[in-house]
Amino acid sequence: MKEIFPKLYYKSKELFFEDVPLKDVAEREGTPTYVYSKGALQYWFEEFDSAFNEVSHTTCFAVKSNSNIQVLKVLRELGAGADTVSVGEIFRALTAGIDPKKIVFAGVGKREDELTYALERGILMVNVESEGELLLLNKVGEKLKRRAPFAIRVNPDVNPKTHPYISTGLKSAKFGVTFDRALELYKKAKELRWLNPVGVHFHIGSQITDVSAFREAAEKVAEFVKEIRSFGIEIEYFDAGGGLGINYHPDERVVPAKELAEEIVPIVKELDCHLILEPGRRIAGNAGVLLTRVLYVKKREEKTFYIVDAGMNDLSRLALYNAYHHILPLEEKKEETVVADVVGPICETGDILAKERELPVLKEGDLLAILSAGAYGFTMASNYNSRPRPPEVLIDGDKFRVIREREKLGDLISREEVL
Ligand SMILES: Cc1ncc(COP(=O)(O)O)c(C=O)c1O
Ligand SMILES: N[C@@H](CCCC[NH3+])C(=O)O
Repeated sequence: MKEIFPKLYYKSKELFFEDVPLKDVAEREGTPTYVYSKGALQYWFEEFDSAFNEVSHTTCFAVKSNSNIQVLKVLRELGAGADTVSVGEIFRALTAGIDPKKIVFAGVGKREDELTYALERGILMVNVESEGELLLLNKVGEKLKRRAPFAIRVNPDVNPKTHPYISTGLKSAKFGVTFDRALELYKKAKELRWLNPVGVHFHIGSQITDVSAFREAAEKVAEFVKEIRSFGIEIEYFDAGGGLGINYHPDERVVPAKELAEEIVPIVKELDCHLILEPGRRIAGNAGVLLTRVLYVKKREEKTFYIVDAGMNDLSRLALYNAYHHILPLEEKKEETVVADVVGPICETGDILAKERELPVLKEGDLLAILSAGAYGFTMASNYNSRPRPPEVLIDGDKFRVIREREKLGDLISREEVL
């Protein structure tokens, strides 16, 4: 047995997720298909959550990374809450049975109807990102005759050293407000009857593998909490956001969640706050793969193209961030390799799943797994080129089931005026 990631391994030359050969899934459900492993979700959730056991905390899974209801249910059963950024995500989290008191709601552009929905459902807190939003939240509270629990999202201005498109905690980013502004907002909120300050929030970015940035941010925010407490503003929840990175290559080091905990836990202990964490990618990323089939092998002079049936509409991270996703054949191949581009069927030159990658020699019909696709995979899939989105499958031990059906052609036009 050759382990690639927890629960993902080769046995007798076949790639397994838990006890299921992935070939069986591809043959029964077709390709492209997203496949998640319950065991891997549990593994990653527990690795993360248990690292913070020293303090009272809630791990609010970032629904944007994987919003499938059955995935959310698996995590709920382990005690997860939800970090949400839209009414749609709150709806999904509630549908999965997640306790509203474990739901936080972030986002720079919340509409009034979204704040109303959140407040009516009794979520834990709204993570407010601007003065305008704070005033609107007060208005919504007044309408509903409910004090709105909120945190201000502060922007601690630290560099998480990740991809610029997913750095959120720098002053230049649209997210949150500066400490000075946040102080003014908490003071202002004291005068507004329908607001209830319960927490402080920050989130510095995603796919972070240098945990020192978390400490830098947490220390700054802790100082800020002390400052606002001196004005009589009581803060119970210290929401440190998500962002812990994963290894996209099997040989890359996995940063243990414990290392993150070592940076944050002492700070939270001193403040005597309840810690909220919002990991997404860390829990779902390596708990999912995207299965695809080689449609054609095209050779042009020196270049080999493997044309597969998954494209940038199914997995957009590669085109968006030039991201690396490891690709493995479902049936282990001989040693012989070739340098090839793996490309999808979309009419865009950027529809590349792997660029100049050393891969085994493949033939038409071969099945592949694109790894680390459990987070920001299906949730960012689209119908571009009028392609129905792939199904989602959940493996549990030696069984698997479809937890979201493959879209049908009719789904593509079901909301349009036809004829
Ligand atoms: C506010 C907030 N919380 C949590 C997350 C989850 O991030 P990640 O999947 O990197 O843990 C994000 C996305 O970056 C976010 O914007
Ligand atoms: N979608 C991004 C992460 C964005 C994080 C959301 N705040 C990715 O795939 O890496």
